[in-house]
Amino acid sequence: MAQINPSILSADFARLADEAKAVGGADWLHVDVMDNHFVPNLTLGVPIVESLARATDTPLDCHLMIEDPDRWAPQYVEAGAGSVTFHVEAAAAPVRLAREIRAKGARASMALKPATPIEPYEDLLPELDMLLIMTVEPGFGGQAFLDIMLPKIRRTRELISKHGLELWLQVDGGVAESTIERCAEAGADVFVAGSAVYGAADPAAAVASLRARAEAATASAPWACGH
Ligand SMILES: O=C(CO)[C@@H](O)[C@H](O)COP(=O)(O)O
Ligand SMILES: [Fe+2]
Repeated sequence: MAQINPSILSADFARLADEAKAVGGADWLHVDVMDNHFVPNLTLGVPIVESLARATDTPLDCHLMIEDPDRWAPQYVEAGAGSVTFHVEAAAAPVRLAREIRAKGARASMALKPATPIEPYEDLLPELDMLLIMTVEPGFGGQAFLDIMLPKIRRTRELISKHGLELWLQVDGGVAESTIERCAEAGADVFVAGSAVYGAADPAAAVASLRARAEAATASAPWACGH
């Protein structure tokens, strides 16, 4: 089953509760936390996540683009996030951090920037509930999808199959009607979309349409046989 996670980075920050309701059919709401250090942009932090978690029934998928996630990620679980993603490039102790996120009751997820390979982290995969492959440089919404990430998505899907893991594979950045099928064919099953959802006249219809495209592409993908 393809999951569609609208990114509220492209929503109206003054109306976050309403913007969450506008995508009621979404699987998760993707919340981009940026600290102006790990990435050159600043968004929101723990208090807003806490308020948003109270304001919506849709679970929150927090993508932490911050330094020192070892210190901060557990606080996002306590704030009500159902899934917390840290960047491996920023984490001091990724295994310990993933275990702490899980122990606190959320799904643990690790993200790779475009230039970070998956291979060195093969042995970490069983510690995770989701792996996020960035398909743009993190920091901003509305960027063009990086096609050169498709082989990394394919290789990661092969590793997940090889180890028989129930790991979700998320893609984030430039995911839209024109790119989602290629991501699904390559092996992604969780799709973050910011501008393609909140830039649409009808965000809920955009979620449904992206889901239909992803599911059709997955159905004919070799990796998904018997999935
Ligand atoms: O993490 C990020 C950007 O760093 C994303 O979650 C963006 O918010 C995706 O926006 P679009 O590329 O879909 O417009
Ligand atoms: Fe994101």
